[in-house]
Amino acid sequence: MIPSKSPTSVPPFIPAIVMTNMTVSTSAEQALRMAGDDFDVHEFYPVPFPDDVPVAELEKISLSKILNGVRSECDRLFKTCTEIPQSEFFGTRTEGGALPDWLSDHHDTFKEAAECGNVMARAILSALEKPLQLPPGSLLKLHRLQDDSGDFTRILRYAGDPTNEPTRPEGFPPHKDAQTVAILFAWIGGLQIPDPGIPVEGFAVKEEDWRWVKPEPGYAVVNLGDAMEIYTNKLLRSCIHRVFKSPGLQRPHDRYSVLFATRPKNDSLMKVLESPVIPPGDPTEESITSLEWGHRIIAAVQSRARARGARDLDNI
Ligand SMILES: O=C(O)CCC(=O)C(=O)O
Ligand SMILES: [Fe+2]
Repeated sequence: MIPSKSPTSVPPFIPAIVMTNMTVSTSAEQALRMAGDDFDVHEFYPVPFPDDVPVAELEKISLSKILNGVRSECDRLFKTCTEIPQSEFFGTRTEGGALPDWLSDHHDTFKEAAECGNVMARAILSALEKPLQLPPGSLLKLHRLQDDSGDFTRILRYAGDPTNEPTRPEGFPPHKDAQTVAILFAWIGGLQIPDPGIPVEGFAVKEEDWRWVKPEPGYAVVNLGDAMEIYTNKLLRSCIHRVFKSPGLQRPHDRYSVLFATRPKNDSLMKVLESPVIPPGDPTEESITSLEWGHRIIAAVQSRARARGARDLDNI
């Protein structure tokens, strides 16, 4: 949610704001470089990621190969989504939907960034249609840029901690993404996922089971969200992650991340898709629209936040 006033001085180099000229052939790496047009990319890497913390080994998938329809890469994407348990690595104007005054000069840039996010998300969804044995376009038609949906671009700033003392909260609590796909750019550490080998029940993960995700130049992290779990009746899983203060020497530095979130169009039904490889859904179960689904999730997040003692529910 965008606050109505700038909460802090906004640095001139927030990456999503300078993502111009992106084309369909753009890879995540080029996107990052483009984001660097107006500043030295190395500003994002003030201190190296420490080499003495437990990191998760993530599968690296080439977005440009997926955009070019390279079959082996699409198959690898599917394999990765299915084989790593409990982990995810991967309109119409509305009232109050406009950018706040302090950001309105950047309207076109935000719009372009949202288009880029949609191109990247659709490339991933399109690559998954075939191995899921869905009729071509099944996922794509639910995620068109022109349709009303809960898609958003989120820019997060996590304040650095110069004291090096454990603080509360340490970051963003464990959660799963209420989206179809979330594409995350970050430049210093903070994101954590449970050890891929550990079975996870609900949101309970033991402290020693969290693994860091090391940001790497040219890569975005792609999270499959809860909508994919619904569509595929859990054949593809969304998984829990959290954000902690940055590790090691990175801790004093502010951390920025940019998230492109893609959700199904508002009036589509959240139900298991029919395919020979997807376990059939329960026909007696009531399907709700994507819009209603989004509302229920926000209500649940707010009640969890209240239970944690949060009072400003616009900024959780
Ligand atoms: O900032 C990050 O690295 C992750 C943020 C996140 O998980 C989210 O916004 O859902
Ligand atoms: Fe998330």
